[in-house]
Amino acid sequence: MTTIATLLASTISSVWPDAEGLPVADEIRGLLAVPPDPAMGDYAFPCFRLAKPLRSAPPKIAEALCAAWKNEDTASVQPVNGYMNFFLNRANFAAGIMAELQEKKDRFGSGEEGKGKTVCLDYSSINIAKRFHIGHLSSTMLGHSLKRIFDFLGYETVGINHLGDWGTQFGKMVCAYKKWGKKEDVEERGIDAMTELYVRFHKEAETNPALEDEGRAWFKKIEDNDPEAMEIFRWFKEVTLKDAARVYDKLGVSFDSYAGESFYIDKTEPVIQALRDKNLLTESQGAQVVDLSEDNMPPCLIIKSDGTTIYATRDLAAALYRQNTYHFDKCLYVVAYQQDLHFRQIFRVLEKMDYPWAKGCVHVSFGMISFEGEALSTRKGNVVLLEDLLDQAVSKAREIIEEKSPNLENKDEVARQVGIGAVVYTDLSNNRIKDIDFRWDRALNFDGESGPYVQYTHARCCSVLRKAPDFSGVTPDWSALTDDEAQALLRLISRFPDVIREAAAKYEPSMITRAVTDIAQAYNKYYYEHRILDGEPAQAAARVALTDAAKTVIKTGLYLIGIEAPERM
Ligand SMILES: NC(=[NH2+])NCCC[C@H](N)C(=O)O
Repeated sequence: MTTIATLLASTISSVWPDAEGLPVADEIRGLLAVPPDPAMGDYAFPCFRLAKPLRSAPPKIAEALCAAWKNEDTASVQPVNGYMNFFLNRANFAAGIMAELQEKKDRFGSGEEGKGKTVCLDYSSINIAKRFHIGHLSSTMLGHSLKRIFDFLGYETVGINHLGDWGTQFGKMVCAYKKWGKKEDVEERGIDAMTELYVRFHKEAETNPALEDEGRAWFKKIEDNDPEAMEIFRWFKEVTLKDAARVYDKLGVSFDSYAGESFYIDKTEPVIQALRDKNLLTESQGAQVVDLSEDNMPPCLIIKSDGTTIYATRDLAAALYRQNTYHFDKCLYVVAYQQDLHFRQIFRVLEKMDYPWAKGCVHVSFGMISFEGEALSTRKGNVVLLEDLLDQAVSKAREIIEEKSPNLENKDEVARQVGIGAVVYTDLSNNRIKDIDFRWDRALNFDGESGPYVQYTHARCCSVLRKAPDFSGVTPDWSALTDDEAQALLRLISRFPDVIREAAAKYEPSMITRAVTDIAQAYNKYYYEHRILDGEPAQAAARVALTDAAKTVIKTGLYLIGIEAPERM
């Protein structure tokens, strides 16, 4: 498609060298369509876009372009009703893609366009003393996937877990621990014990209001770096992170930095000073705010009337720190859409501060996950804990594998890959802004659009390749790949590099999920219609090479969305 777009762009400019406002290759690539009826060609270019700049009728333009088209090695062309229809030279098309794949292998689709540019990704960003629940999954996996995608395109990436580790609630928790807590209990039950202390604090505070003051006093001690308070607080943090590490391990996710809110406490002063210097701070009921009424937003609170900073102040400090430390071109905040206003305010304040890099800050927002039709809310008590969900997925996958492949060697390992893959696939299968309803039967359906289905196709390719004889001395006959099924598969593979770039541009890993699913389906169709290993060696070699190509691209695609690809299932 890229080749056709480039050739067409040069054909257009050779026919009308002086015309202005004509589309360039990039736009042409977007305009090229796949006709619903294959008899109309493999691709069609609608000439309507050229009508205005050329002041001519589309059918005439199509005719002129077809007459000027030279590259019959790539495709022959035909003008039909204002469309320029392309009929690929199928064998050449296959040869071209296969050559590229054999050269690039698992780097097929990668690029250098990000060289010298840095992308910071703020994702997962969990809160201390709270359990990892399923709602955190999207942030974690979207961020992890985007990081891999940008890495693949040559960017420098920095993964940041912006921990929620600051706030008066931690004073209350320390206070409750001092009153009622037991060291062994927290050590043993971790976050559950901390949560119970917190709940008890609030219960008792209802009848004993003085408790609130005590909680505040403990927070003040944390702020003042009091050794006892800090030791308990740090320990709570450690326990939480140890818990989270188990989940991150299961998901295969890691971070370059855990600098969270508390890291910025001593870095808010320069931001406040800068806001003051730029005359952006105004007083409102004793608090300091940045007025955003011109932007139709409520004011951004910077300093509360009691003199303390808030979440937003720390986010401003974090943005500055990240720019000064990493010199990012983009800073992505992978956070649920509920924080939409917060980020619009922060980004606007940074713009008002005249930081040119502010426009590189992006809120990558996403919808909610519900579970078997039920919304997840902490209050109703039906929080599905991510770790339980992952463990259940693995044991369910284990059962299915036991039934389907009783003789498989490393069943536990494969069950882990498949179970986790099923959950991750579900999370990254729709546009991120759409809400997700997680259903077991869908996530683990080996025949539907699912992680296991794509993984199974990968394992199928591997199995074909294991059975194939050694074709290393054989020159493949690419004319064996001119049938409709092979061509459909090749076309999807040829689009894969574009899909990765689109996914990066839109911060939308689901486009890659879609692409690997389509490729898996196309391969399976091919597999059922053709006998891959039979017949002439040169032809079999071509079909085996296509299988290898499908395997490679599926594996890369799965990797980019954070899913492993077992070789046997
Ligand atoms: N820089 C940021 N504000 N990142 C997102 C933090 C998310 C926050 N800890 C939460 O769980 O809601």
